[in-house]
Amino acid sequence: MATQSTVIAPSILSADFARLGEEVDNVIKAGADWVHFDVMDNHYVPNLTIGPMVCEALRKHGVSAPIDVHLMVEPVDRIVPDFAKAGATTISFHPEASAHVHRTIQLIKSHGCKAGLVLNPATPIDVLDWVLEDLDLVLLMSVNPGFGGQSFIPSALEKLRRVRERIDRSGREIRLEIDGGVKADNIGEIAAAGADTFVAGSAIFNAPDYADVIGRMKAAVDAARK
Ligand SMILES: O=C(CO)[C@@H](O)[C@H](O)COP(=O)(O)O
Repeated sequence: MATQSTVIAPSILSADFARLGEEVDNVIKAGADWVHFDVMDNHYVPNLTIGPMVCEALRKHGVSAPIDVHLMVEPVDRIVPDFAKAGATTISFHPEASAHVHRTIQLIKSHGCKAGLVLNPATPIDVLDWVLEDLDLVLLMSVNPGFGGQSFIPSALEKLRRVRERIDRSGREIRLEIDGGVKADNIGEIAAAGADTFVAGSAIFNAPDYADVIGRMKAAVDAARK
């Protein structure tokens, strides 16, 4: 089972973009560990969001928490240096969007960032063959990428168990992140299936009290990981 610390990473896709700096300050103050930064290009996914300039603006605003960039863009490589320069901590990408997955992982690391690979709900886990040990993070999507507020796809639990087993077998410190439909009332079973890093957008930003919902999420994860 995971030995990595628990990370709650609010997805700013569900934040009020007109007050983004303040929203990020508020979730960090409320106990969030990372900022999850969803980048969509209206090509790889049918939505359009934010780019490196916004990441840089958050750093200039004073955000010092790790920024977890999830690239839903194709192609991947040409935007990697811009995000590294803008202050990204981790950069994750989809294997379907890169012609050379191993090369993209090395590119991310050569720019001083941690590298993650993202698996869509229908992407088989054997895409991790030959690259798992190069990764800092595996992100399993529990919704199809593109939008916040969707329901958790239950088959992600079995996928988490299988990837957890592979990570544990590798003996490496690789984070196992889950993204999509994560709520205070299902995060316990998601943690029990092996996730240590939890992205939640609507469950946090639509709640009236960020500290309350993040606190309940952490308590449920702690109970499940005991
Ligand atoms: O990457 C994505 C969607 O593509 C996610 O990060 C969502 O933004 C998560 O939102 P919720 O399902 O938690 O509302």
